[in-house]
Amino acid sequence: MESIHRIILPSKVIIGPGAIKSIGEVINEVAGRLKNIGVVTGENTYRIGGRIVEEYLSGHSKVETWIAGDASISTAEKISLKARESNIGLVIGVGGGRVIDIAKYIAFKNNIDVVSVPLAPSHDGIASPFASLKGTSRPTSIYTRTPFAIIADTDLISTAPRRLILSGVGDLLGKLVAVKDWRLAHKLKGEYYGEYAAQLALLSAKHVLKYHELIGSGSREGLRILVEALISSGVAMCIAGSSRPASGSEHLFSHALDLVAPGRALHGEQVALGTIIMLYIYGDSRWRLVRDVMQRIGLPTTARDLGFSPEEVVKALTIAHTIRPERYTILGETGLTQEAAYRILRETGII
Ligand SMILES: NC(=O)C1=CN([C@@H]2O[C@H](COP(=O)(O)OP(=O)(O)OC[C@H]3O[C@@H](n4cnc5c(N)ncnc54)[C@H](OP(=O)(O)O)[C@@H]3O)[C@@H](O)[C@H]2O)C=CC1
Ligand SMILES: O=C(CO)COP(=O)(O)O
Ligand SMILES: [Zn+2]
Repeated sequence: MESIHRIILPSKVIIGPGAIKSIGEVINEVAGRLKNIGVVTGENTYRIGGRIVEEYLSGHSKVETWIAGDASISTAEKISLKARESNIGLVIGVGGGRVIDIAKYIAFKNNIDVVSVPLAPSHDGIASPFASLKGTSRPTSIYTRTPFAIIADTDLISTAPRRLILSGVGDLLGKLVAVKDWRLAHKLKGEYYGEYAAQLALLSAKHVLKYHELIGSGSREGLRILVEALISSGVAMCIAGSSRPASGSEHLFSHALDLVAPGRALHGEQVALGTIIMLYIYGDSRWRLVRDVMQRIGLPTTARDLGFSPEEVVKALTIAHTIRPERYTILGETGLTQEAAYRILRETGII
């Protein structure tokens, strides 16, 4: 069903080597009146970028830094409360997807702006207005705040381990399935479907398929292509007003793996595995192409390579449809039987 929503896009995207130096300029634009700034970062990413941001801001405002250890709603709530107590007027997320999601949530809860400073090209939450947070039982995707600005310093991002770069490719490959699921839900359930947002998300997947060698080579040109595609996929979510163009059954499978065996593999790695599975279920022959590309660049294509047992992936596949029942996908309302899951995983070479 069509509904009214506001499309709020990032106002400014500063991308390239040394982009971090623009942080002062961006902060002034958000509001020269600002007093207190909150920086959300991670244990590793503090050393890589959080500290640099602190230094750039030190003469500017009062800065408070928080380390987000996980992507749970309770962590996000705790930091939100601290931000309120400290009268924070702007929050900056400096790190991977988890940290940026927490920053977006804090901005939403405190009705303030958020600036996204990605340090890894591992996810398409860089520009999206959503925060994927872990609840008590199931993960939720919460509409929070579109980052006012994105500062993507390719010098900093290029220091990310290769695994995080490949993970970004994996997250984008998932759009091949997400868009199919979205169309299916439109046809079968009358759900709103936006062709433009769908095409934009698809473009990011096609783009990484086309440029996988360049990205896989670890070149700066490849990195730039990947970061731009990740930002663009986030814009598709802004336009759609939901994560639909970017998240379908392949993401449900990844979320299910997070429940069955938390912390074992990266988000984009799991999504890529889910993409092979769901394309196969659709009878879409591109499952082989996706698997080949993954193998060529070094993205794991088996459960074992990602550290999962066959039982764990089977379990995840059979519960995936229960993760977000309101989001109709190829898995349907009843999901897969254990026998079907085993068969599919064997036929795709995943187990
Ligand atoms: N809201 C949205 O639209 C979207 C949200 N997501 C969410 O994003 C998360 C996945 O993001 P992802 O980045 O893969 O995972 P994380 O943010 O968990 O980062 C993974 C690890 O990489 C480390 N790291 C990040 N950057 C660097 C770097 N430059 N050098 C060294 N280490 C680094 C992190 O360190 P540290 O400990 O410092 O954090 C962390 O240990 C998931 O929670 C997923 O649900 C994904 C896609 C879209
Ligand atoms: O990871 C995402 C898009 O890549 C966001 O997805 P969810 O809405 O499933 O949390
Ligand atoms: Zn994702």
